[in-house]
Amino acid sequence: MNDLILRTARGEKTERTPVWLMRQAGRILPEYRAVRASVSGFVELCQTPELACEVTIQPVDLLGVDAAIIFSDILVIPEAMGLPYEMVEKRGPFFPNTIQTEKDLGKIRVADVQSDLGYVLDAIKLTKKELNGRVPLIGFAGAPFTIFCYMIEGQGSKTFSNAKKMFYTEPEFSHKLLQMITDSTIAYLKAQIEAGADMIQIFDSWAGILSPEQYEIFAMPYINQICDAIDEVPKTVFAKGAYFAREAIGKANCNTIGLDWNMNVAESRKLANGKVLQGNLDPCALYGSDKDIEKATIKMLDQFGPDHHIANLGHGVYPDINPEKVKVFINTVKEYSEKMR
Ligand SMILES: Cc1c2[nH]c(c1CCC(=O)O)Cc1[nH]c(c(CCC(=O)O)c1C)Cc1[nH]c(c(CCC(=O)O)c1C)Cc1[nH]c(c(C)c1CCC(=O)O)C2
Repeated sequence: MNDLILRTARGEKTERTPVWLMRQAGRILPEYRAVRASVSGFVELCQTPELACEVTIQPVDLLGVDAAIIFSDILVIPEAMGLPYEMVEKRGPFFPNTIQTEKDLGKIRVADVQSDLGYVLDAIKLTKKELNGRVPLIGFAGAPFTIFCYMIEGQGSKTFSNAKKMFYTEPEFSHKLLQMITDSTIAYLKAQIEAGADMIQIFDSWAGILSPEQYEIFAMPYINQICDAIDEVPKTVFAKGAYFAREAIGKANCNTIGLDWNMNVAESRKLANGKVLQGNLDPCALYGSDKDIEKATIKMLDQFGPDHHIANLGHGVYPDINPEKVKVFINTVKEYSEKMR
């Protein structure tokens, strides 16, 4: 078994740097689009374990990454709590019902993972069987703050100001909802691990819109609850844009800190408390020539050094990136990081 990423996440020295890409399953591969076109929509694809398994494994076969990430979405948690969503072509997620007041909390529940999210657990079990030890499988969930954003706002937003507003106007209600999301997420991640996930990542995609003070009050305590509740496998916390939270995440009970491309590597090392770092090439670098991608990747690897690093982009790969460019990134990490040792 290629367990490079697990050994690196546990802090061990390895023969080369492991590499995978956030959002590697789906988006960029024509093979994904073919499977996607065979079903009525994104939600159906997520809920069909055989197909979710197939698109999870595609990037392992086609790109040569060192880990698979289960094909699903962070939005399955609000759905399991009682807010169904649709994925609108070219626009993104849309929730017909949202949470606006304390009274609305009566309409949702803490997710019953086995009955409401059994399809993800089945997809994980099937994928583990099909991977047959080739690479580890990453499970994931959204961080409570990012899920809160979608449950209040009901769709994507540049500012998520309706969600953020609640922290100023309804702090008690906000904490109640955040706690319900956290309880659902802990049960969900534990079930993913039981089903076979070898490591987990928490995506706080909208972390960067909060002030440092708000992050401390409304985001970090819930991330800490999740990290403290899970001890079975290595944990990564990726708080996009939250450069101010690196020190707090460095103190959290997790193994790896995800960095976006705005975060300075040397500075992050100082704040990381010895933890492993993941990242952080600008996803736009993959629009460049092969030569330029190689150069940028080598520069990134030199900044991180040979140990305590999981190579990745600084956010998810963009949908219109040519898979051949992704391979240049992956192959450069594999070849150069071996020479660095
Ligand atoms: C914020 C967020 C979401 N989903 C996710 C995040 C956190 C990561 C990040 O910040 O990018 C996480 C996610 N979503 C998806 C995965 C699968 C595994 C992977 O490849 O990493 C993962 C890990 C599949 C998906 N999730 C989605 C698609 C594309 C929809 C389709 O194929 O129809 C895929 C493959 C849709 C989605 N899902 C979401 C949005 C805003 C959208 C629409 C725009 C987009 O494509 O990103 C919510």
